[in-house]
Amino acid sequence: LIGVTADKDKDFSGWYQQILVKGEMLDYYDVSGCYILRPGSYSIWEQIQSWFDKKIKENGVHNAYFPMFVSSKVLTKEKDHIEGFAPEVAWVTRAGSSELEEPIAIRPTSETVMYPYYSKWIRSHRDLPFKLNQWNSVVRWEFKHPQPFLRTREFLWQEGHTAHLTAEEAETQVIHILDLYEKIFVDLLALPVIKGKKTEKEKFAGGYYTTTCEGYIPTTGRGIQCATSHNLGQNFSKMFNISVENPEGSDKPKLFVHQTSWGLSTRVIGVMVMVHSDNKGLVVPPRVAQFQTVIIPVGLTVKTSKDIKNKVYDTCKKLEATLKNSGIRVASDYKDNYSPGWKFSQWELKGVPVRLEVGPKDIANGSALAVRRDTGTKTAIKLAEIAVKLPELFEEIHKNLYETAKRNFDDHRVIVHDWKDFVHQLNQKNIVLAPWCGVGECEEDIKKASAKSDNGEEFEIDDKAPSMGAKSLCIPFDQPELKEGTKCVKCGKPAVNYTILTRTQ
Ligand SMILES: O=C1CCCN[C@@H]1CCCn1cnc2ccccc2c1=O
Repeated sequence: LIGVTADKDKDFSGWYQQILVKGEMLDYYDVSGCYILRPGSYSIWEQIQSWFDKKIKENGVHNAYFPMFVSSKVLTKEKDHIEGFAPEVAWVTRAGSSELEEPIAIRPTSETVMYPYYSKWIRSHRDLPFKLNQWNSVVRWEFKHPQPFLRTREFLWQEGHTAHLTAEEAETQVIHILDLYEKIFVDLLALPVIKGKKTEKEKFAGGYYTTTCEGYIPTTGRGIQCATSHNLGQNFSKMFNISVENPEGSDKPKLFVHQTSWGLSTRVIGVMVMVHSDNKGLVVPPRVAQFQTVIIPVGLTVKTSKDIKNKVYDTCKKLEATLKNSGIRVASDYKDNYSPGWKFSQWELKGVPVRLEVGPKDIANGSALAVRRDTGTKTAIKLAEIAVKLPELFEEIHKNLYETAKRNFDDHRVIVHDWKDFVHQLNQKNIVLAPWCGVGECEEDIKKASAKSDNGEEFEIDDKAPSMGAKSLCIPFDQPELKEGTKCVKCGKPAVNYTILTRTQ
């Protein structure tokens, strides 16, 4: 494994691929758009899973597992729900050498799989609220350029689906989950996100409204959707007849339940890598890193006496045991066929938050030299205190990663009122907060009119190239004050709110 040869700012996609493969998070697979998640990334998914699973169980959600296959009849039950997505659906048409009577779809999401059973199982209002979640994978046969973690034909995610007696309860559920998502980003992945509501055009067409956590990729200046929590209203319950008798009396009309559905996928690992990693390789936030620290013996040469060498290895092994016993995820690298310098670069490539160097001098001082992956700063830590000092260092690193990303995000979010500034700001890697009329066609015009460089050259908007037209990312919950008479940035009609407009990753 050699170092990273691509530069993050000059060759972003080459850099991204290299650090994922050389950092041993992922490998390429012979089916296009599919990737292998190696322990370095799968362990991060496990950290996210265990944190989120505990939280949703506290919220009364139960995990279940439904089949990955959906019959054509069931999948296409509701025309308008599926029409926009149909091109992405993968179908099984043959088994062995015999054609199937009916093609069977592989789930792209599980509403149509689950809701016929919600209708069957939910009979009385006493069965409510009804909350299930699946940890599974889904398949969407996208034709846009695949990107590891961000756009893959199969991905791991969780999909939660709840049913409630009242609209208020559904509303509360949507926001509760969105707040948990925000905590995954801020507290686990050290990623700042903006919470908001999707526009009518960008929302999940089958739902009532969609709320979202949106992130920012500084290198490209693009926004990226990181997680969604939908209020489905009663659209699906009317479609699938998920109803209960009226608690006020059987003479009253039956009530269709109010539903929510919410999902977060392994895409978040890609966002974390893109935001925090650098030209030396991966930088993994300590709370999710597969290994939070790695112990590397140093200062041993051919001239080092046997007993000094043994003393160094013994100290390392004791240190390893001490750290493991205090719940720290620790690796060690005692290979005798690589120099310390070589090991340093390999473990920096893998993004381990803190390297601990232990050599004859350190032992003499009863300390180890801690080297931070995020800033490179070195601190000697007394071995006697290391089980306490190291977690404090992890917290400092998490805070630094988060604050750096937050500053970057905040510094690249600008408010624009005049269209003439709009495209220029997009081309400055900024995402734009602009007053907007709320009219769908206007959103279309913005997309077309913003696919330009500063000197007016048109970017062709085709499905292959990343979309150069700006679209609305979300209407942020945290709105600037909308002054009386403010006009839409594009069409000049009265603005109804500020929306975030950006090109998307
Ligand atoms: O986001 C979520 C969160 C988790 C549960 N599902 C919702 C909505 C999924 C929307 N969607 C997204 N891609 C699709 C692709 C093919 C068929 C159907 C769909 C589809 O319904």
